[in-house]
Amino acid sequence: MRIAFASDDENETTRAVVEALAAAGHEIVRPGDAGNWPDLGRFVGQAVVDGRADYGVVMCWTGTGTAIAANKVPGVRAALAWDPWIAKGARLWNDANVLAMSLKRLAPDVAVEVLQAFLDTAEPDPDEAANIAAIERP
Ligand SMILES: O=C(CO)[C@H](O)[C@H](O)COP(=O)(O)O
Repeated sequence: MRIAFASDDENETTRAVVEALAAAGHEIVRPGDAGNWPDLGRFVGQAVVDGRADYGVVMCWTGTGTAIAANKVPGVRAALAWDPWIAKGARLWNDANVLAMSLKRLAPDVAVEVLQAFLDTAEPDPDEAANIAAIERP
């Protein structure tokens, strides 16, 4: 798959996520220039909505700022996740199309497990279709 990825800082955790994406054979879509977390979140959200990426992954110290910025792009459903169950639920019950993670609070192996749970959950629960559609209402 094509995965848009941006992080406003780099450490062992962000490197582990990028390495896991590459090792799984995903094409990684990255912003050309480094930017602040609002621009990076927006970049990833826009890449998903434009169809340049199938899913997005955003990281910042908390994960919250890039998630909020990505969610400002109409059509983005960015979810902050800190364990695999939350990430799987975000796909199943929210049809999240952007995963947000804290680069400060997740150990590298945990971040990779969260990423894999997110990407391995292909289809949302059909029972949630009405709720997911309702998110788009202004
Ligand atoms: O977690 C974040 C936003 O939610 C940022 O990573 C954190 O605030 C640091 O940003 P900056 O370097 O621009 O001060």
